[in-house]
Amino acid sequence: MRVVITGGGTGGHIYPALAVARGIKDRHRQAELLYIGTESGLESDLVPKACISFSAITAVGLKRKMSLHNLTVPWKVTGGMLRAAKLLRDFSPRVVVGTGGYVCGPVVLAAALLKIPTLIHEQNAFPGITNRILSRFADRVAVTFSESFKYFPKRAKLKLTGLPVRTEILAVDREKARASLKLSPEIKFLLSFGGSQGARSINQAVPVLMSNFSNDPGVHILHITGPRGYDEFIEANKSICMDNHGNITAVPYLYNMPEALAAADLVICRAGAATLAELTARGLPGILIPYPYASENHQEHNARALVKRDAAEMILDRELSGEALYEKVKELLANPSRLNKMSEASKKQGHPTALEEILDCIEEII
Ligand SMILES: CC(=O)N[C@H]1[C@@H](OP(=O)(O)OP(=O)(O)OC[C@H]2O[C@@H](n3ccc(=O)[nH]c3=O)[C@H](O)[C@@H]2O)O[C@H](CO)[C@@H](O)[C@@H]1O
Repeated sequence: MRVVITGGGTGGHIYPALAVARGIKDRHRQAELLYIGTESGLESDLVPKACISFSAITAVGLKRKMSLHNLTVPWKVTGGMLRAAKLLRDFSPRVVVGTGGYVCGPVVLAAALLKIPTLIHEQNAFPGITNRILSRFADRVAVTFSESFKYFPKRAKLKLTGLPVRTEILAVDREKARASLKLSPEIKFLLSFGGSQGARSINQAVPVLMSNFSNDPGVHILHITGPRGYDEFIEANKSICMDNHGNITAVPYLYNMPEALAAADLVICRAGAATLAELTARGLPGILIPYPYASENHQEHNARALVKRDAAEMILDRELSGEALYEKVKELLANPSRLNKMSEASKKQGHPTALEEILDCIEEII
């Protein structure tokens, strides 16, 4: 079986595509995969590293403001489609899977014209422009949040599958994780981070939390600053003891996120789709601070989808302050039954079988 996968620009589109690619290979050992992306997107680096064949086309998107660039878009999209059509004819896949980002446009459109079955996956509660357009042509649209249904045309064949999370996220045992992090059972473990890059506004709010809990033996805080914010964070908060022996720790980046999530009692974070899929897969309550500049404010839509179901609380970035965050955390820690309810609601939103369901959809359309 030959499969073309496409999607790119940022990690948010590429990681689900790689998860699907790995899933296809696990199910069908003989499957041959071709990933179509752009040279300038992160996929040109990540895909060859995952040992998947990679071909590039040109793909561009419209700029939101009027610009000369927009006049060249139809020309470039047509060029991209012709190149995509040639790649598809040469490789002759049984199915094309797209996970969003500009590059998906020409590839999925060319596949639809060539009558090759297509599935697209949408990660956010407010779908990206490319997927909204492609949903008119795709044979199946797999979505992460039921909230996104209303943005797709009535005739789109929608299926709520969730977003595949790394297998390690579910595999780590909570007791083992807590033992490895030296957390006794009665300690409340707070994990805070701002997506893979970190978040300045969260870095500015968290120190108030740290100061207030610094001598509290019942609370442990692990804060991830993001690689670029670490030095500034440490410099600005010299007065807070953050050595490895105390209950407050800050690190630039956490490679073992699955262990930290397995051990956590409450998570403070942005509302990127992968982060929320990981939180809900583990049934973790969260205080969500959506990144306000994400395209079309999609992180706030993601956060609201969980808040609506009582699985999380939200503080808007513009309303975030150290005191507001501290008050929210204090209130939740003082109310274990509320935390338990949030945890149960979060678990209900999790899709531990997302990958299997997407693979089933792919087989159906073939
Ligand atoms: C800023 C932005 O526009 N982000 C978008 C991007 O998310 P992007 O993929 O950048 O961010 P997400 O929040 O979705 O994921 C962050 C990932 O990094 C991991 N992590 C983070 C910190 C750390 O120290 N270690 C670590 O492993 C998290 O566990 C998670 O798996 O694409 C997603 C899917 O379209 C969108 O929902 C996000 O809004």
